[in-house]
This record gives sequence, C-alpha cells and structure tokens, in this order.
Amino acid sequence: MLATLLAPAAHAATWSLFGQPPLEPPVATYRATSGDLPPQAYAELPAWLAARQRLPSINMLGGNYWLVAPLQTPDDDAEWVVTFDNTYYRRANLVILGDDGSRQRLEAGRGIDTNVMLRGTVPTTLRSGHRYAVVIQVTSPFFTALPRIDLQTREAYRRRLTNESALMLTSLGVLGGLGVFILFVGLWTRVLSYTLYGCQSLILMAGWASFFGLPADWFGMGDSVVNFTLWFILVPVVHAPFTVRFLELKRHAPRATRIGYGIAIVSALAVPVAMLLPSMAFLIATIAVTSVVFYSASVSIWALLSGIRQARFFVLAYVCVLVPGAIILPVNFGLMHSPVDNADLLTLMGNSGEAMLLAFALADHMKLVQAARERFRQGMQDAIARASTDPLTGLGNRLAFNMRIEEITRRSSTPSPLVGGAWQIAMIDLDGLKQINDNEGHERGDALLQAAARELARLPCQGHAYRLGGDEFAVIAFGDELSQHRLTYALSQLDHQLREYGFLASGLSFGICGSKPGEDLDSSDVAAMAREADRMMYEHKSRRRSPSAGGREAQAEIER
Ligand SMILES: Nc1nc2c(ncn2[C@@H]2O[C@H](COP(=O)(O)OP(=O)(O)OP(=O)(O)O)[C@@H](O)[C@H]2O)c(=O)[nH]1
Repeated sequence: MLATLLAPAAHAATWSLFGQPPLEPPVATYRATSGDLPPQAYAELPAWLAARQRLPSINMLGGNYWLVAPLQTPDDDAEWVVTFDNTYYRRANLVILGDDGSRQRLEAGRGIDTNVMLRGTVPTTLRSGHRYAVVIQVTSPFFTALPRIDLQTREAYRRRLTNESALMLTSLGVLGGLGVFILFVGLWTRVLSYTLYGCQSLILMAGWASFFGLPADWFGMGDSVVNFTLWFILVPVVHAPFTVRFLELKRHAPRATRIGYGIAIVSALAVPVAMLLPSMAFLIATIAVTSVVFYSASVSIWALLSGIRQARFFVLAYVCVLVPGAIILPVNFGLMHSPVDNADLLTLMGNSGEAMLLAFALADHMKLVQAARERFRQGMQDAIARASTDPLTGLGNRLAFNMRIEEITRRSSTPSPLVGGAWQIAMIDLDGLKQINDNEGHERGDALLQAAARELARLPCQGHAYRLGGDEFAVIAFGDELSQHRLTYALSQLDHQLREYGFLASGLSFGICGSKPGEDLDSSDVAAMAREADRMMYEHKSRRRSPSAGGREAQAEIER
C-alpha cells in the first residue's frame, strides 16, 4: 500500500536534503557473466548492448550486472563526479566512454581512496559538446535498494558530501553517546530495560557505521558482505525485550510479551541463517527490523491508550522511524525507486531522533519511579506514625516507646548529645480508671486518660510521654539528677491535679529509674531499668493503697 502511495512521487522529481538534487540519467540494466568485458570505445557501445540481454531491473537478492547510463554533458566545462550509489555493494568497475575517443577506467566502492570518503565515487572530466556513457559492472550478493547513477559538479558534490557526512556523523554520535551513557546508567542502577536500550543504541550505531563503510574507510577493516546486516538483525534481539520490560507488558499484556520475546528469539535464530545465505541477509534484516518497529509502535500506542504513562515518548519515538521507514521500506523491497535523494541518511537521522525520544522516555520513567518511591516513603512514614500513635491520647504507644528505647541504646555507645548523658524512665499507672468507667461511664474514663496524657506531654522535662496501654503510661526524660527531682515533683503534682480536674477517685502511682551520666547501656540494661521503674511504681501504688501512717509518710517522702 505504501508503495502504491509513494510510487507517483518516485516518478516525480527526487527530493534532496540539500538543494538541487544531482542529475540522474536513466539506467539500463543487463545481465553480466564472468569474464565478460566492457566495450572498448564509445562507437562499440550499440553493438555491445545489442549482444546482451536487457533486464527490466536488478534482482534485489543480488547477481552480476552491467548498468549503462548516458552522461549528458551540460554546456560548460567542469570537473564532474559520477557516483554509483543508493545501494550496498563492495566494489564496482566503471568505464566512462566518450565520443571524443576517451576511455576512463575507474573503480568505486568501499575503502577506495578516492579522496571523497563515504561513497563509491569517482571524479571525472567531461568536455562540453561531447557525448559520454558510463558502463558499470557490479556483483553483489544483495542490493539494499535500486542502484542509482548520479552526475554532479565536483563543487556541488563536495558541498553535499560535507553536509551529508556532518549529519551522518552527528546521528552516529547521538546513537553512540546515548548508548554508552544509558548502558552505564542501566548497569549501575541494575535496571535491565536501560541496559537493553543502551545496547540497542550501540548496535544501531555499529550497524549504520558499517552500512556507510566507516570501518573500511577509516580503519581499512575488511568488510564482509553480511557485516552490517548482522548488526541490524541483532536490533530486535534487544529491542523487543526492552519494549516488554520498559512498558511492563508482562503485567499488563502477557500475549504481547510472548510476541515480543518471539520476535527476539526468531531474530537471534536468523543470524546464522543470514551468514549461511548472504543473498538473504539484507531481506532478513529488513524483515527483522520492520517487525520489531511495528511491534513496539503498536504496543506503545496500546499502552498509551491504556493509560501507561511511560508510553508517551515511546509513541513519538516510533513516529520518528516510521516516517523515513515508510519511504525506505518499499525501496528496500525493490517495489519503487527512492523518492528522496538521501533515503538511508534520512533513516539514520530518524533512528537518532528515535534514540533521543526513547532517552526522554527513560528520563520520564526515572521521574515516575522517583515520584512513586517518594509516595511509598511518605506512605511508610504515615503508616509508622499511625502504628506508633495512641489514637485516644495522641501520645506515642508501646511501639513508639520501644523504638525510642532502641534508639537510645544504639546512641549510648557514641558520644551522647543529651544533657549530661543521663536519662530516666518513669513508669506511671492511673488509679481508679475501672471505678470511673463503671460509675461514670466509659467517656469519663476516656476523659481521664486524655487529661493525664495532656499533662504528661507538658511535664517540665526534656523528653516524651507514652501510653503503653490501658491506664499505663511511661515518660522517658533526659537530664541530670536535678531534672529527675523535677520530674518526681511534677508527677506528684499531677496526682493532685487529676483530682482537681474532677476525677476524685483517681490519682497516679509512679516509679522512676535513671541512668548515670556517661553510662554505657545495652538493651538488657535498659530492660532492667524499665523493670526497676515498674517495680517502684507498684511499690508506690501499694504504699498509696495502705492506710497506714508509713504509707502516708512514704508518699510525703516521694513528693519531697
Ligand atoms: N475508658 C477507657 N477505659 C479503658 C481503656 N483502656 C482500658 N480501659 C479500662 O481501664 C480499666 C483498667 O483497670 P485496672 O487495671 O484495674 O485499673 P484501675 O481501676 O485504675 O486500677 P489499678 O490500675 O489497679 O490502680 C479496665 O477496666 C479497662 O477496661 C480506654 O481506652 N478507655
């Protein structure tokens, strides 16, 4: 369908990224056999052509071909560049024949030092007023698109090449830079989806660099025919699991998860097939990349519609690859002539745009994870606060008391920030709560507990009050001996205050046990202190209950 839509564009003028596109003479295709020689002179060309079988087009699955095109000489003399491009091939032999009797034999392809990098290209001189033809012999296990022969002035070619190279290197830099950075982030934070994304970006960079012949041009590295296709076949192996993990499809869409892993497994299995059948390598790579792009694009649209927030930038990212993909795919399948002059470069730029948007998606994901973590932390804090607070009095409960004791025990081995390093535990029990409950009602009993709690919370000591349960309270106070006396006095006063507040049957008993300044206490020492305070409190209670003079004297003593 895409081919049908774009076919008219192919017959119209070719669109170029940089100004005027080059002249594109019509190309005639002929089958070549091994040992076949090109014509020796321009005059021989008609007979040479007549002796050969003309083909409608090349076969995308490769072969040995002659391509012939007339080179229209414009009026002015100029240095010209003939490029044989728009497709993948390793080497091609070009012969340029002129009716002035000239014959130039040239070679184009990868790693040839033509002084114009990145393209199979040869500069030539065409004189005005003469007719020329270029005869090209090319053998390739596959073609990535219909080959094109372009003719342009050396100056125009240099300008285009500079611009195209700048764009190509920038796009490769984006893929490489993002790939390395996100790979580090993924490995460091141990988030598999980031690691997979980093790998994918680097694989894409390697694939495109290899497609444009950079390893051969820069490092003289041998260029196997399936080199770049293998990189592209590997893309779905990491991209599909990346999509599955990033969009959390396991949880949201188990069937889409199975399809994603299926694409990854089939692509991995396709690698040896491509190595064994080089003519199929490019077709396999195209199918692998197309399927993973369509898969990821459709699940991300579904995820966005289902309200999965991290899908936002995902959808935009696939728009970036699908737009050039819509142009290049029908071209790759040999269904149409490329409507754009720089389809491969456009696709590479689409890929780097996709990489940037996916990086945005990752950044957005980090933000979402951070916000979720903050909500979780806040929730935990609220839950701990609720679990450690007594709802009736608002004081800390037994859990809060235990946590505070643990904290003090932990701190006691380090220099204490507390006054004098000494502290006290006071155990307090209200008297007569049951009686008040029974005689005046539960609400009145609650009111007694609240009144006691309110007063305990504002005792004139540095510390905190807790309700341990029922009518039992505790105070942890920090300070020296003097402050312990102040605490004792304040609790004795509270005994009277409760009665002044109208709780006539009430009062309180308490026991206080304190540590010595600078004393190192472990948890068993603290438990012993609490037990001792408890014992003293019961002793106090029984003395208060005793009507004897001894009891009253003891009471007076403790109050002093
Ligand atoms: N109103 C009210 N009563 C409670 C609450 N929690 C426990 N109680 C009651 O408080 C009473 C405590 O009984 P006791 O331990 O005998 O206390 P008391 O009457 O003060 O006697 P002693 O503590 O032995 O001096 C029980 O009847 C509990 O049911 C509460 O939150 N509100």
